[in-house]
Amino acid sequence: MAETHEFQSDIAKLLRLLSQSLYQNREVAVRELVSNASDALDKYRLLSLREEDVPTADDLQIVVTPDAEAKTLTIADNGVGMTHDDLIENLGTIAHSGTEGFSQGLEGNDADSLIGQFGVGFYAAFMLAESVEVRTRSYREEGGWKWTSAGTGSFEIDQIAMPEHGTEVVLHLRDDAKDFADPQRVEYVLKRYSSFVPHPIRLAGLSSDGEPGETLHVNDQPPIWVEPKGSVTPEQHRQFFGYLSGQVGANPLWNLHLSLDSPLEIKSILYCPPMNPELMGLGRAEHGLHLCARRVLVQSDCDKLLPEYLRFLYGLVDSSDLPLNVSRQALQDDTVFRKIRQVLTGKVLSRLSKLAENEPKTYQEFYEQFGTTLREGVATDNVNRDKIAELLRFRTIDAPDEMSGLKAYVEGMKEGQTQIFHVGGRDAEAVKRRPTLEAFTARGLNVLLLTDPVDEIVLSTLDEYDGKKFVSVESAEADLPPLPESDDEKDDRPEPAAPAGLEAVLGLFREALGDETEEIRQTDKLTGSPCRLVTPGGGLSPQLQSVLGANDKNFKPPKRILEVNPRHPLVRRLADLSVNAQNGDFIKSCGRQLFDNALLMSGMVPDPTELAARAERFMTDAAGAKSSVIL
Ligand SMILES: Nc1ncnc2c1ncn2[C@@H]1O[C@H](COP(=O)(O)OP(=O)(O)OP(=O)(O)O)[C@@H](O)[C@H]1O
Repeated sequence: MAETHEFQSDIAKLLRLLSQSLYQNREVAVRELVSNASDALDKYRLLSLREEDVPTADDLQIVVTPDAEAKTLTIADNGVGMTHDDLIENLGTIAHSGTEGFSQGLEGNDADSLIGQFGVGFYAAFMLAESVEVRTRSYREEGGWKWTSAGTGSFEIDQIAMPEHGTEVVLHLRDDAKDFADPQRVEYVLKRYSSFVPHPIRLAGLSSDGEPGETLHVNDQPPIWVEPKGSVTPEQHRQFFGYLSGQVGANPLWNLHLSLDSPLEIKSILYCPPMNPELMGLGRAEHGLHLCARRVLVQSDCDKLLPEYLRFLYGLVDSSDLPLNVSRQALQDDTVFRKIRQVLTGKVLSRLSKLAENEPKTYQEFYEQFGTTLREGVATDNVNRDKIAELLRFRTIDAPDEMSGLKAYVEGMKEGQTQIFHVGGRDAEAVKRRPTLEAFTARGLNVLLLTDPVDEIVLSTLDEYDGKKFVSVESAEADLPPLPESDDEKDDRPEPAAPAGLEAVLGLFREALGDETEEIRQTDKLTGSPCRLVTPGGGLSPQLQSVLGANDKNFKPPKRILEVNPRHPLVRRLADLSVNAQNGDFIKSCGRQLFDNALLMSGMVPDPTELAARAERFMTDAAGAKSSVIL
């Protein structure tokens, strides 16, 4: 005789809401039922291991049977099953019931947010079914039970014969959910949500070549992330990487296989692909990680599990601490989720630092591909900024073909050097010829060669490393140690120009250049060049200025300081000539030309018409001063 039971009042409300859920949410019903079946198998496996009188079962599996004729979808397992009382307890009440949020969700009459916020579990079946039949036999009993409900206020329980322990959930599909009786549709849903379920899922009704009528093993991907690290072969990694990334056959550059028990239980494998599609102009990497809770996929392409600057990684994260069925938004707000993200980020950065230390060649390869993405983290991740700084790599003017880290730079710093110097440019040889570099090369100081203007922004965000400030060689703030004493060249250096003459020259330069410079002054930092341009403290370097200028037509480069070398033969000669007022215009022209030369050498473009006309005048004068007489 069938017994009738009333649902707890909240469940009746919940069922009404679920039946109104949006079409695209319905797939989660299959996921929930498969996940319950998988849990029941897990429980059985554990019991058979622990209790002598529970026979071992080596054929634990989930069988999903869509039946278009009968308009049903059945999810069956040979797990623990349920007794009569289990049925009343488990499928008649609800764990969240009575909690404030749950009641509010029910009152709000919004099925989607409810599905999002709470694990709707078994009751999700009513998103697809007009009535549900659960046939079950507990591993502890001989007979079985049938639970049926049309999703209204009550359910019925009746005794039945079941040959084996386990549960079959039969969904009598609603008219608008008939597609769930189509094996192809169900296969898609199972592959999408349940490929990582740790028990075999067989789909009755489709063969491996898509022919109807046979049984297909749907989740053929072994859960290698739960295996001990050492037992996963490179080939398995390759396959798993191919599965996750779609880059079938490619080898990941490196992987990170994690198994943590604290502060959270996390099992994870992450892969770095061999190439960065963003460098090939293929747009931003939009994929994310697969997130599983107890091997059940909670969310694929979860792009919030790692910070943006690690967006290139593929992988899967499995944690038993996560709530299984919550919406994207609710999940991301979950404290466990945030903790996972934090732990994962830290582990990835440590993995990279080990890679840099132990496999420098692979690290270099990695950095060439993903360095540009990684360095975004300096600006966006305050917490890990110092760790990311350690991972940055730069070319230097001493070793332009190698990439070295800031640590190595600091270790190679000269005595008395207090700052880390950098210069923008691609070609180390051309950069070294710039007048601004003279003072640095004369002192044997190494300089970071920033090949990309963004690097300068990265360094200015960091501001300092190991207590040493980053300073552009073009900056007036550059603090240079004294020239090496033993340098013979010091004694050979020519005398500076007479102070009075030099002042006159600087005065004429100031007149000529008007307000185009911030200041014009002498310097003793130059050796071979007559002058150089430096940026006042904290100013933008010329490289960065040209980038900004290219992007913004209204950008006005800030004024710079023209520093003049009083020992240079030209400057000394001009100082001598300055006593005669008639030479004033010539000296001013020289000032303009020197300024334009300095601009050119620092990558800026002065007015070409004026520059060419002036150079022609100089040549005409110089040619006029020459004699055609052959002596
Ligand atoms: N296939 C099954 N075999 C055995 N027991 C089951 C099965 N499906 C459901 N149950 C029992 O019913 C209970 C309620 O299931 P339901 O899916 O509503 O919630 P849950 O699985 O406990 O939570 P959640 O789905 O949020 O993780 C389960 O805890 C389990 O005891």
